[in-house]
Amino acid sequence: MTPRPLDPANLALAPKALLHDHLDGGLRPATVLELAHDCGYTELPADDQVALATWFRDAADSGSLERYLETFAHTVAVMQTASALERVARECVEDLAADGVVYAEVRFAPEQHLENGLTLDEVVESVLAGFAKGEVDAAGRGRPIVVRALVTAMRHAARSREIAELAVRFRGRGVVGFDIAGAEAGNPPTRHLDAFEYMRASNARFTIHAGEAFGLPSIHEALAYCGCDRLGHGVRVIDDITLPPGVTPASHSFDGAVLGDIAATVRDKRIPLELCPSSNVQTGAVASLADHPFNILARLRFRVTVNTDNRLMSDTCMSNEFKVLVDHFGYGWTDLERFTLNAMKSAFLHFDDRIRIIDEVIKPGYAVLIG
Ligand SMILES: O=c1[nH]cnc2c1ncn2[C@H]1C[C@H](O)[C@@H](CO)O1
Ligand SMILES: [Zn+2]
Repeated sequence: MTPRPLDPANLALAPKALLHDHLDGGLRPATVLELAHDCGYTELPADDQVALATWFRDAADSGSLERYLETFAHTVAVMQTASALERVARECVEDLAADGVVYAEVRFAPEQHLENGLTLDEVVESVLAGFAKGEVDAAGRGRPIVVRALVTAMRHAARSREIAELAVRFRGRGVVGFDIAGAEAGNPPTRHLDAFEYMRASNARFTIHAGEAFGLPSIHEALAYCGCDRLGHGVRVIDDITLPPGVTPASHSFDGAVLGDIAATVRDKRIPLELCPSSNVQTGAVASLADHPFNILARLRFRVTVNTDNRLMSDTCMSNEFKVLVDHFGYGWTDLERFTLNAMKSAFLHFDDRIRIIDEVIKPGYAVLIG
């Protein structure tokens, strides 16, 4: 048997698990335009789909997380009603399923969707209703997918404890965890310690955006003080690794690399890294895709996962993130399967549900591709 070619059609067929995707960063350009029209939002920077898609990608391609985040003003503005939220959530599931994603955790910040009078609970209910419809539609199209929500608090704001309580209130109804996002510099994870303590005391799971726009101190706080289950990005953990002489980011071996205490803890505890290659370049977390430490971390056996972050802003999808990694680092199907298993093992879904997807969907799917 020979392996199937690693071409776009087969990459789209490969079962994929996605842990880090923002609902307000994944709208279809056409939907942004229609929702803006419906709600009378007149600030969009372009008025046709192609120009709008280009604007988002170019504006996000800023080299700065703060400027990258400014682009969300336009998507959040058109996501202020129950019907808009439900539609965006449903389309998100459809788009992920069409791309071969079989499990996804999609995050959003309910506190950003209250401008027209929705309550926090109504925001979550609307999104969950959209996810449920999307799952039914996708199954009907022969692309079954399981989608769960992560509820995010904005790290510059002061509602994280309330949002953590919201996440726990909706546990078992489609929300599987909690996160903080937004500008990292100046807003360290320990500002939100009470929220994380509440999550831990509730036996609930959380990830923290850390080590993206700020380095090791942020990762250290997220792990040592907050006790996060996963790291959102965590890409700057590379700053705590001394590489042997003569290697490049695309080398096949990093034997002799020396890990500092933070990097060693991340690896020893199997803390999943939610790496988002394209987004990391846009925000300036890494200089270029060729310089991305994904391959170093993968070959040093960190628990790396592949993610989209914001499909609209990065003009990407899971298949494309896989392709980028294949092109730069020469991965084959068994590598892509390993990254997918890493993600599925790290999901906030219950253990038996994770095992079912691994055994019934992911392993058989890659067996066909590996040949
Ligand atoms: O990569 C990111 N880092 C920090 N914050 C982010 C990133 N991508 C999106 N966000 C913010 C902007 C969104 O409005 C918010 C909730 O999804 O999360
Ligand atoms: Zn993110």
